[in-house]
Amino acid sequence: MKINAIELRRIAMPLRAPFRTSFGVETARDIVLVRVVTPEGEGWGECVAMSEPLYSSEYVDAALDVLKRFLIPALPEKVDARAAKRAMKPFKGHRMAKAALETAVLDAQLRISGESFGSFLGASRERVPCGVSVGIMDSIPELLDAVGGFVEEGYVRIKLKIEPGWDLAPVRAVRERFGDDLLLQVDANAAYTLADARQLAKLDDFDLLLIEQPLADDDLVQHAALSRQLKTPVCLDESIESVEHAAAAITLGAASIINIKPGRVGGYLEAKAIHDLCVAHGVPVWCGGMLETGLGRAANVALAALPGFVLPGDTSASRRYFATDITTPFELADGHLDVPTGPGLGIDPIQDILDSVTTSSEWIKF
Ligand SMILES: O=C(O)CCC(=O)N[C@@H](C(=O)O)c1ccccc1
Repeated sequence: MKINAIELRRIAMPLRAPFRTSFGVETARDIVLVRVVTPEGEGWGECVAMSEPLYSSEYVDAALDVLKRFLIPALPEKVDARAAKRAMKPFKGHRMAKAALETAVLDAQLRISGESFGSFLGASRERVPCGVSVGIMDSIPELLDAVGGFVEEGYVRIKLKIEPGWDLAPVRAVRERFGDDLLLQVDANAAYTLADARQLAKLDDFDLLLIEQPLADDDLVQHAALSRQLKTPVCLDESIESVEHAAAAITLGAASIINIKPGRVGGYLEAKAIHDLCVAHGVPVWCGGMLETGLGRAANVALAALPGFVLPGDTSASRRYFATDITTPFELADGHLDVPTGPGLGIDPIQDILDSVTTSSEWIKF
């Protein structure tokens, strides 16, 4: 496939409500979209980096810079997703930027060949069960209202963000209000240390599906030590940036479940490789989220339909975060989202909505 031009479009998407995690509060998403234009069609990729390097070392301005100066110029004349991944490999890090470019190339090539993302990746289901991520709140009553609303909407799993001082009480309150059958897990975003092991072990009383990334974002060894002190399965997110990291985590016993986020690991090809490794080792995986628009959401829902994704992911409906999505909104039906079946992502940005949220656009001609 030959590329004619690439657009780097930056958009500002206000969130319906502030989203608080252990590392900060999001009120809007500042997103870079990559559009690859070829003679036979075009493709889209969404960069999941945040405005500031708080979730990981990546951030939007750096993603734009590395795409313009290094990643896009490295693409070969004739390109497909695998060739793009190979061409970007010499550059260290910047996995979210790489993922956005690789995905835009993949989307273009699949729209041209007529194959859906799900089919290309090996999806085995037509719809996926959806979990929802609930931020840290100012009070327990406010949390219970929010969880009640999501249970009402039909979400099949609740994930609570936790941090020191907001962990046992919110989990206990949700269990007491919604019972033991509710699928419930927690996400610490690296807010604890091994010294907190006894406090974290108190969560074992609440029959949680998992505790996600309790310790440092680049750690495997301490998570292995912590895993031996908890009954609740440890799941890793930030620590897993590649299939090699996933293999090391499994070997060390650092995680018994892995959250796969295509942006965090450099794209959907790497995400599929991690899925295949985990299936081979009997390690359950689920699809994480980064508050994506319908474009990134479409790709995530397709990924979440692969056989090894046996736990509900953070693949919520568009309305979880956005009053107006830049695509036809993903809407929950009986706690599930349908996997798009059209070529490529199977969904397109709605041009006037996209234009209304665009804060900058830059074209690179080939
Ligand atoms: O539903 C979603 O897309 C968000 C899921 C979620 O909680 N994402 C978390 C995370 O740490 O996994 C996050 C939030 C904000 C920024 C980065 C990551």
